[in-house]
Amino acid sequence: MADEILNRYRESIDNIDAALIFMLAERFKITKAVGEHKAATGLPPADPGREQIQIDRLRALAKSANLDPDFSEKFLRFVIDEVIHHHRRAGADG
Ligand SMILES: O=C(O)C(=O)C[C@]1(C(=O)O)C=C[C@@H](O)C=C1
Repeated sequence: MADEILNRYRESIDNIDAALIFMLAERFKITKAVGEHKAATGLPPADPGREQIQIDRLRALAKSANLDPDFSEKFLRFVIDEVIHHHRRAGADG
């Protein structure tokens, strides 16, 4: 038997997952431009000082949103590490 309640929840989950994908795509679009700029101007791929500011900010936002700050930090770390990997490739290619 179809579980209408579960189906409704899953519709919302699917919408949220789609929004996350679109937002990540926009983020990677802009970080691609950042990587090209860094490669062109000789800036290093990673900026640990900037990362710390981002982590502190997202941890505070996560707390106020009732989201686990450790999870938010792990998520940001995962995304930033991928960006740095792209930056390194852009530098090596350029
Ligand atoms: O702001 C930068 O300098 C970036 O390259 C972007 C970004 C990020 O994805 O937010 C990635 C790498 C840096 O270490 C810091 C931040």
